[in-house]
Amino acid sequence: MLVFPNAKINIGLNIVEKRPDGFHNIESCFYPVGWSDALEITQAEQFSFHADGIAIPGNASDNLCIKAYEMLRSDYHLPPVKIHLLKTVPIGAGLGGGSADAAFAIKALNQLFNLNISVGEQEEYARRIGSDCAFFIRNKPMYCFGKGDEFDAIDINISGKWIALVNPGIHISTVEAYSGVVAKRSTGDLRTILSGPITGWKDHVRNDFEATLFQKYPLLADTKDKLYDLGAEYAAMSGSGSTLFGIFKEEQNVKQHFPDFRLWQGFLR
Ligand SMILES: C[C@](O)(CO)[C@H](O)COP(=O)(O)OP(=O)(O)OC[C@H]1O[C@@H](n2ccc(N)nc2=O)[C@H](O)[C@@H]1O
Ligand SMILES: Nc1ncnc2c1ncn2[C@@H]1O[C@H](COP(=O)(O)OP(=O)(O)OP(=O)(O)O)[C@@H](O)[C@H]1O
Repeated sequence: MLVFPNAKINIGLNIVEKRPDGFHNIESCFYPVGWSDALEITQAEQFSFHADGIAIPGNASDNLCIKAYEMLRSDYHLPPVKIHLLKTVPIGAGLGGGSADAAFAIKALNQLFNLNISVGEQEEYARRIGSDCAFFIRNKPMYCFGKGDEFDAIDINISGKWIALVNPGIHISTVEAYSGVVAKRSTGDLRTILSGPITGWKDHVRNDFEATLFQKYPLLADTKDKLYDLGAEYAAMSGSGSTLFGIFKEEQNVKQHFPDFRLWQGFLR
């Protein structure tokens, strides 16, 4: 079975409170975008994992796809599988790439072996892997709260817009990013703001990671400014960075300004 784990962006990210378990409660709109890895899982004589494309730091045996397989295998009789991952979504980039791979592995294994795991249960498994992971089970624009793994519907419509993603090539670990922020209660309701016109977002929809990370990596602030200069109706950093995104009314010629970018219209299911 071949699946294409896609990235997400965070449109707004309020870090509202530090939790007793060391994590943070956040409020964010998670939005799927079309930059994707490719993940193939097939039944095999013996288990194997192979990754191509962008190098993934750490041991191959710690890959989140393997974690997803082992987790399901502890509850279900799964045969050995061959897993092949083609990695193209940047790592440490605020795009949730590793989480998407794990969530899509859960969905693929469920389908491949007719495990009949409900969507809610798949989300439960995904939560055990990471805070971002559960979102990719439904993979639809959502208002996310708690650790980022609890969901509510959101009324957001940017389906006719163009989303440009710019990855400046800086690797930012999620732990590093959270360690630099001081949580604070949000002043307005993100859902209400995002349901309004995009022209009202610039001054009210913030990403709380930006202040510290923009100071540490000025290139990130410059890139965001450039997206606005190019005519973005809204621009921000996604998640814990380092990817910036701009939402444009019309397709822009961002290519000549940024060496590495992706551009989509709307979101891909
Ligand atoms: C920044 C975001 O990408 C926004 O969507 C996510 O909050 C990060 O989610 P993630 O990469 O799945 O993170 P996890 O693997 O669950 O956690 C990695 C580390 O990030 C910190 N962490 C993560 C999520 C959260 N709500 N609060 C945190 O403080 C914790 O130090 C944790 O040990
Ligand atoms: N399939 C995978 N893809 C990417 N990283 C993986 C994968 N499996 C395990 N990892 C580990 O996760 C680490 C990346 O985690 P991190 O949360 O910083 O980045 P990410 O998964 O790309 O998500 P984000 O976009 O939220 O930063 C890597 O350094 C790597 O060791």
